[in-house]
Amino acid sequence: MTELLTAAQMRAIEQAAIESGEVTGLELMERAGRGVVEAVFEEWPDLAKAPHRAVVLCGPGNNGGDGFVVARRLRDKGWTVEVLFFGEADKLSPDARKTRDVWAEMGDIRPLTVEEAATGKRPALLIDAMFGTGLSRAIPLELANAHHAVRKRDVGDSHPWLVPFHIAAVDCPSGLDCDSGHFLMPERPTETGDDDRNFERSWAWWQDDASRRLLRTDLTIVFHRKKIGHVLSESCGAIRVVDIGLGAEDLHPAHLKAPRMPDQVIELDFELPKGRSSRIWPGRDLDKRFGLGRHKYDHGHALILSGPPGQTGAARLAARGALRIGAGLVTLGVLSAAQQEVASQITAIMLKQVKDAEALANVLQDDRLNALCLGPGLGVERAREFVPVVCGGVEPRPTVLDADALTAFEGAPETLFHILHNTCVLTPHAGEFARLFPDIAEKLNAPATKGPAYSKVDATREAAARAGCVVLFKGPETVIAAPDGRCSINSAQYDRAAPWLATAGSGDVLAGFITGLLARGIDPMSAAETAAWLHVECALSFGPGLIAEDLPEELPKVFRNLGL
Ligand SMILES: NC(=O)C1=CN([C@@H]2O[C@H](COP(=O)(O)OP(=O)(O)OC[C@H]3O[C@@H](n4cnc5c(N)ncnc54)[C@H](O)[C@@H]3O)[C@@H](O)[C@H]2O)[C@@H](O)CC1
Ligand SMILES: [K+]
Repeated sequence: MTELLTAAQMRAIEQAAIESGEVTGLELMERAGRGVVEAVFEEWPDLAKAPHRAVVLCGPGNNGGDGFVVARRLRDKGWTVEVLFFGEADKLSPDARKTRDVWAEMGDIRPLTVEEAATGKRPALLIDAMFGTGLSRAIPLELANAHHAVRKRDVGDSHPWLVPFHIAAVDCPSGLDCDSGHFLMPERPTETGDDDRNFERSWAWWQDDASRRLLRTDLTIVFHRKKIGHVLSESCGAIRVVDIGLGAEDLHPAHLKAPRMPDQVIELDFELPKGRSSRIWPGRDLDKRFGLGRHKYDHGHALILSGPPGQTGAARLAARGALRIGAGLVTLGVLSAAQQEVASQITAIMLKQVKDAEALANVLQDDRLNALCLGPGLGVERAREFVPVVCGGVEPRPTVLDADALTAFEGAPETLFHILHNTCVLTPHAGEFARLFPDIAEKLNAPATKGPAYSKVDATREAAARAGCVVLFKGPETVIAAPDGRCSINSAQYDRAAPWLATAGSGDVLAGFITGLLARGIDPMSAAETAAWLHVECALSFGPGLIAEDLPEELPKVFRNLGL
């Protein structure tokens, strides 16, 4: 597990380190620049073998200051280095001014314009050191165009694809808001005073203009810790985190030891930072639970409700997931008309007829049923009828609400929030999220023009606070939040990319995984985190060709590899 930072937290940590006298800002900048060069050589060993040409684009802040260090270090290794600079030397911070001045004694500094960027042979390496964590609005179009112009430079008679060319971004691709992962967009033109045709034209211009600011990168070299935006974005290429010696973590309150502070955001990667013992990894709970209890009822009994005939597959997938992840017993609640269909396809899973709300209330008399799942293939009518039954009562059980159980409350989400209790887990994908939290989705989807922009972390936290329970907001990066502000991100991007996980029924299995862990007595936040992480692990372990049925079947292998 690693803690992700906001840009402000990163600045506070840096500031605290400098004020403690441990390190100077200039030393940090030197380490950052050196780290970039080392990371580039590790990523592309061929570049380390002989000197090549590099173009370094330096911006007006400390990100640009890092760029000057990179330029110097590459030159020291015999590289041909062109430095293009946007800004005024007199306005640089003292540290960036220093690195700029040292470079100025060994090489030229040309203005960062499209014309200059287009001039010369295409380099083997483009370093984007224009903006880092200090970006506050969309990058100037001229700079984005200059970045494109370097890529388009002449490669002589060869086909451009055959000539090595890599882009490395210093701290983040310029234009990315490190808190949200959004690329900051220019302000939209206003309609005032324009006739419709003019507006259409300026709107088209805006979109084109905005889209040109998305800068491609192959590698992003991040300092100290990933920022939330790195994980929420899909645009960093590969990510390498460089240690710049800010290891003393308790310099900042955000780094205080577990229990987690509500404002922390955790990445579920389970790589323990060097030199520290296991702090929090949700699997710890799982480990403990596997060692306990001898009777199947000690491992919990999950009830998963299914829907009409012909639509029972989703609930069966969830049931299989719940059983494989370790629930002692799993029962499917079926309509009598669907009983035959379900019975012919299951073995270890039990069946119970649940015709209507009254029948459900009767089934729930059995207090050994300790975790419930409603939604996959349930049908919205049945969901509307059942959700109040499962959520009501004196001691409502931990309950996962997914798919139809969420859609059923479109247009009246307040009704749902009113009956939810704090051991519920909602698992919406983007569409379901927008149905339950339309205003939050609108804020999230609006083009971001200023940093720090509203992020999926903000949206999920706000949703969890409003619903009063854990919300797991699905996507390539799944964000999980509790009403008290605890938050984590489970990424299926970068080195954990598993695009084949986007397959029919995969969400149903996830709902089943969470339900199974709830049945084992794991708290809702940990159950959601562990399930989400294992879900991606199963997909990675299986590989391409995966279908939803394979996910539960892959669990035993994943568990073995975890040493469980
Ligand atoms: N925080 C740390 O611990 C360290 C930070 N370092 C570097 O410093 C960077 C942060 O430096 P800064 O805070 O100076 O921020 P940046 O270098 O990201 O840029 C901020 C500057 O750009 C201007 N600016 C912001 N958005 C603009 C826009 N759209 N158009 C034109 N100008 C714009 C700001 O007014 C400010 O002058 C990090 O990303 C990293 O590269 C490293 O030197 C090492 C240590
Ligand atoms: K950058």
